[in-house]
Order: sequence, then C-alpha cells, then structure tokens
Amino acid sequence: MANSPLLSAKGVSKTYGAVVALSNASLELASGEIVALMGANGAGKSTLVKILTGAIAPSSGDILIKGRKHAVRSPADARSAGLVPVYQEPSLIPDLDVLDNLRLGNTPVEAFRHWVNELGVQKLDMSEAAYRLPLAIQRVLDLARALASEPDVLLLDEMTAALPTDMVDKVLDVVRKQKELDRSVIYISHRFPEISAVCDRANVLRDGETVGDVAIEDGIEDHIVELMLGAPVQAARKASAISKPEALAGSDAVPRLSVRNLAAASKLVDVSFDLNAGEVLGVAGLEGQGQDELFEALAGMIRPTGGTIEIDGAIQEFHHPADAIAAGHVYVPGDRADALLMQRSVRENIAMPFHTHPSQWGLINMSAEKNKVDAAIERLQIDTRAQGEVQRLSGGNQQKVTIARWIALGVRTLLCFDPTRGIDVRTKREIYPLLRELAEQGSSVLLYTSELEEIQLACDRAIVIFGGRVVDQMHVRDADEPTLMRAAYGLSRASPSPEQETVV
Ligand SMILES: Nc1ncnc2c1ncn2[C@@H]1O[C@H](COP(=O)(O)OP(=O)(O)OP(=O)(O)O)[C@@H](O)[C@H]1O
Repeated sequence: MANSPLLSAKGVSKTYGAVVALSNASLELASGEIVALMGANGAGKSTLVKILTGAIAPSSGDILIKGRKHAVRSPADARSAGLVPVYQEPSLIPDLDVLDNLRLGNTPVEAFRHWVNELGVQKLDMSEAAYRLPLAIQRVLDLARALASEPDVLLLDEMTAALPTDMVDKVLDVVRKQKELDRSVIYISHRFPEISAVCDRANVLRDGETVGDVAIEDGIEDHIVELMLGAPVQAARKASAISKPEALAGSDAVPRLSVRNLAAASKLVDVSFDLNAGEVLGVAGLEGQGQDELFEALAGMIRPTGGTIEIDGAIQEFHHPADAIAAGHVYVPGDRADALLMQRSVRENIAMPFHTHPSQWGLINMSAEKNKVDAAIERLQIDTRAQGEVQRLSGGNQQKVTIARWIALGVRTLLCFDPTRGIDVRTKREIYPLLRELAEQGSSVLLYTSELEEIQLACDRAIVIFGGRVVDQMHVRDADEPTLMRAAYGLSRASPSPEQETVV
C-alpha cells in the first residue's frame, strides 16, 4: 500500500515453555533505511530476526510487508519476500566447498564473486571446504551470499563481531551502498561506532519488549544505553567502576608465565613477554597476526616450533591441553561452541573441569558441586531461565558459562581469547571487573581482545602483535585506541622510550 513502511512488525512475541524470549516487539523500516536493533544479551534481538526471516514461528503478533500482513512461514518464504539474513553463527555447511554451498542455496555465482571482491577478499578458492576458511572469511562469505540475492531487507545479526577492523570498514561500506540502492538493512551490533557510522535509527529491545526507537545523532549513546539497561547511565557506570592498580604488578618477582621467542605454525614467528601474578596483560592485534597460534600454543593445543614457555621459572612443554590445565593454565576460547557441551545443562558445563583428574573420580559430592556452581552462577549473574541446555542461552550468557567454570574451579593463569566478542555493554561491564578481581586474588590473565578500547578498561599492560612478533608494549595508561591501532597496523610510535624497547 502506498506510504506503508516496507516492513513492520507489531506486538511480536515468542515463548519457549516458561521462557519468554520476546514479549512485545515492534519495528518499522522504510525503503533505504538502516535501522539498528539494539538490546542487552538475551533481550530478544536474534529471536526477532529469526521470526522475520522465517527460521522460527512467532507465538503471536503480525508482520506486514508493504502494508500487507504476511505470514513468514519459512526461510524460503522470507527470501521470496525480499528478507535475507546473515545470522550470528556461520551458516556455510562446513564439509562442503564454497561452490557447493552456493549451489545448495541457488546463489548466483557471479553476483557472489562481485560482493566477495567488494568486501576486500582478494583470493578465494571456491573449491576449499568451508571449515578450512578462517572464521572472518566465512562471515564475509555469508554476507556476500546474502547480498548476491539482492535483498530488499538485509538483516545482519552481529555480522562484524568476528571481523578485524579493516573488514568491518568494508562491511560498513557495503551497508551504505544498500542505502544508496534504496534497499534497507536491520543492523545488530554491540558497537556504537558502527551504529553511528551507518544507522539512521535505533530500535531498542529490553527483556523481549521494544522500549524505544530513536534517531541516531550525536550524544544519543547514553540515552540508548539507558533504554537498554532500564537504569540511568551514571548509576550503571558507578556500579561497574573498575579499580586498576597504578604500578605494574610484581615486577621483581619470578613471572608466572615467561614466553621467549615463541614460534608456532606459520603465523607465530617470534613472541616474547612476561606475565606476572596478579596482572592482566592485554594482547592487541588485527585478525591473523599470530594471536590464535599464541593462545593455542600456550594452551597446549599446538606444539611450538621454537622458543620456550616458562611457568614460575621452570620450562614447561605441553603435549596436550590437559598438561596446561594441570599446570593451572586454562584457555577460554573465543568461539563458545568450542568450549561448551551445547546440549548439556549450565550446571554440567560449569562442573565439567572439577572431575578431570583421576584422583577426583568416584562418587561426586553433589552438594559441594552444587554450592560451587551456584556461587559461580550468582557471581556472573548468568541468566538461568533456559539452564537445561546451554544452547538455549543467549550468546552472552553462554560466554559467561565458559568463564564461570574456571572461576568455580580456581585458576592460576587464565588465557582469555576475545571473551566479549558479540557481548552487550551490560555483560561486558560484568566481565571486565571479573578479570580484574581474578588478578587481584593472585591469578594472572592474558587477554586478547579485538575491541581495542577494552585494553584500558581491563588491563595493566598491553603488548601488540603484528606479523607474528611483538611490535610494541606499553603501560595501560599509554594504551589508548589510536596508539594500539597504529601499532596493530605495524606503524611504529614516534620514538619509543628505552623502557618500551626492553622486554618487561
Ligand atoms: N530455543 C530456545 N529455548 C529456550 N529459550 C530460548 C531459546 N532461544 C532463545 N531463548 C531465550 O530467549 C531469550 C532471548 O534470546 P536471543 O538469542 O533472542 O537474545 P539476543 O538479544 O539475541 O542476545 P545476544 O545479544 O546474547 O545474542 C534468552 O533468554 C534466551 O535464553
């Protein structure tokens, strides 16, 4: 109908037994508009996107396309109505090559190639099995596949969460191009800079309900956060104030972890640093600079090809992740699916490492286990409404479970890889103090984060890796975003002080 919005959703709800995933969501989208869908973890964003794209059926509510009611019965139905999603998790079938993945969805190959190119992927072997491609490339291919079908409405669910900065810029360019073509985008992201770069409006969900629809303009961030949290920003900031020790922790003591000239696979070339007890050391780097290999080598998942790892002054060789765990050295991977048993309960997932050592086998002390698990759930404020199976938790709550299990067990060194990827502001504000608290209790934390501003929120010091080497290291007070960004791109700081040149 003339003057009707291209897409509107009214009073949409979705319940799973006792869990109310969406209670009353509403949204309007005109042609050529880019609308951010915002909300804390578990607010219902992914549920709304899945309903709009026919992956799940709503319990109630209406969806209207150009003013007419439209029951979106399946993803194919949504596609033919012009609604095409890129979901939060990669959607290529891992064992099929890229070309077969395209054939499966009838994707026009030439259009796909065009968008792959626009998104900055230079060489793509279409006969490569999808699982062999890095996560960032898989995400970009998901987007190129969606764009190739020329959607009227593209729905991007945290599409950029796993991407390095340069690829994020390409995605933002492509989103702007959709607008120029008078097409529309629903954009889910937890990153304000991206939202303000491309979006016209933000539709905010809280606890399954639409609580606001605001134009994106300067200074609107605090208001959006207030809508998301349901609390004034000042109070929320105060509640999450983080204490950071001024001095570098324990620099005279034997380091908890000492890495010298570590090399592994082809990407980790020569990395040296110390991590002290009671310290959070940040690692910054663009995608693919060797950080994955660094963490995998430290976690005993891959064997170093050179260099040494010392723990408390003694050289250690890990032949298996169990060796690293036995040394109190545990890894929280970025991909929660790697860390969790998705079909098991929250409790089983948290309690899993309690019983890894043969000396702990035998009768399980259920009440002691329950107390520890309950304490961890309470401390991380894990939403346990869907606790029977971890796969039913929202992404942010799943991530908290991966950390909770090590809090419950007690840990000497936590190797945390991008723990806040795709996590909302509220949950982030819970995770940073948690890492600090662990450090204050004597644990050491090595934290890789793709969000550079997190370094100053959570760390004592930072190292930057580029091309498999440490190219810069600094006290947290110097680790602002521009400095880290320059180093991450391999640009040196104006004149490094002698202190920065030595390995600390
Ligand atoms: N299949 C399911 N069974 C039970 N509960 C579910 C199911 N899917 C989602 N939920 C619940 O519905 C709520 C909304 O989840 P949803 O994934 O839509 O949130 P979200 O806003 O996308 O969160 P995030 O930013 O963490 O991805 C959460 O409490 C989640 O646990």
